[in-house]
Amino acid sequence: MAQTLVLGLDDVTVRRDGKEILSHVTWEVLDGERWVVLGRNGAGKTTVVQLAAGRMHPTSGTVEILEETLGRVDVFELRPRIGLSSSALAERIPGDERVLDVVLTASYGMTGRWRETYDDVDEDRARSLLAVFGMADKTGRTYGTLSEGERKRTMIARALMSDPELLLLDEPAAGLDLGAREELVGALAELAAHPASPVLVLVTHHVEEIPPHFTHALLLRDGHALAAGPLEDVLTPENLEATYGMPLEITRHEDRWSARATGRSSGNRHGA
Ligand SMILES: Nc1ncnc2c1ncn2[C@@H]1O[C@H](COP(=O)(O)OP(=O)(O)OP(=O)(O)O)[C@@H](O)[C@H]1O
Repeated sequence: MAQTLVLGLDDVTVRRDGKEILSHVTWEVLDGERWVVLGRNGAGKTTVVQLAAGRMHPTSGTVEILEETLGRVDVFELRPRIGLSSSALAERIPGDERVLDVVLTASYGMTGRWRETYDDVDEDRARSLLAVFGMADKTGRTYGTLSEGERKRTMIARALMSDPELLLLDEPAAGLDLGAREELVGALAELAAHPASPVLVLVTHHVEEIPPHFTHALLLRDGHALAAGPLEDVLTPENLEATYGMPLEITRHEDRWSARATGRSSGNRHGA
């Protein structure tokens, strides 16, 4: 049976201040897939996520999300079908908001609890999502008192609250210590393994953060898609060297990846 296209970028270019921050990117994400997006600082990863979230329009080209075409769909109807967790959204959460409310308010696509009423069924869902991410005993705490790792896990529970068909996670492990990172990778692996989970797109800077059960990778460099496809085809030393501008070796141990410089200098890291 043919898989459904969940997200499609067709020859997408985004120009800002006269600069092409994405150049002719074509990328297809199908039902059931779990993608990582890799690329160095400024490569265009967040721009891709913003397009995929229906929060930015391309300068040219076509973006299809959940069988709707950006520009021809009411994005306010589309957005509840897409879960998004990013540092920009996290910064908008008031520090005095209760953790349970941070997740609950997502069903209304807003931050800050203000005079809405919620059904018990919503509250039960918010509590169980927080429990999945190890936050069951912190639902009454305020967001501002959480550690960075706890905030990240709360934000992913929030992104899942509307039962999205597509979940976009922009650098969820940034700033976490080793233990917190491993907890997050474990939680994302469980999510990725579950057949009922939404299609996942995870932006990261580190191949070590690719959770088990992720299936595909998109490599970006200077706004160009260098490679896209199954992890084992895409995560090659040649592709990583082209992406990061330095010679790298990559190893896979069971379901986890790691990369390091080989010591051979290509000299183009800062000159590209
Ligand atoms: N509104 C804008 N106006 C001008 N330039 C922009 C704008 N938004 C993004 N850019 C530039 O586009 C490029 C891509 O940005 P983007 O945030 O998508 O990269 P990224 O791969 O997510 O980077 P990082 O890993 O550092 O978060 C960067 O050079 C950035 O400065």
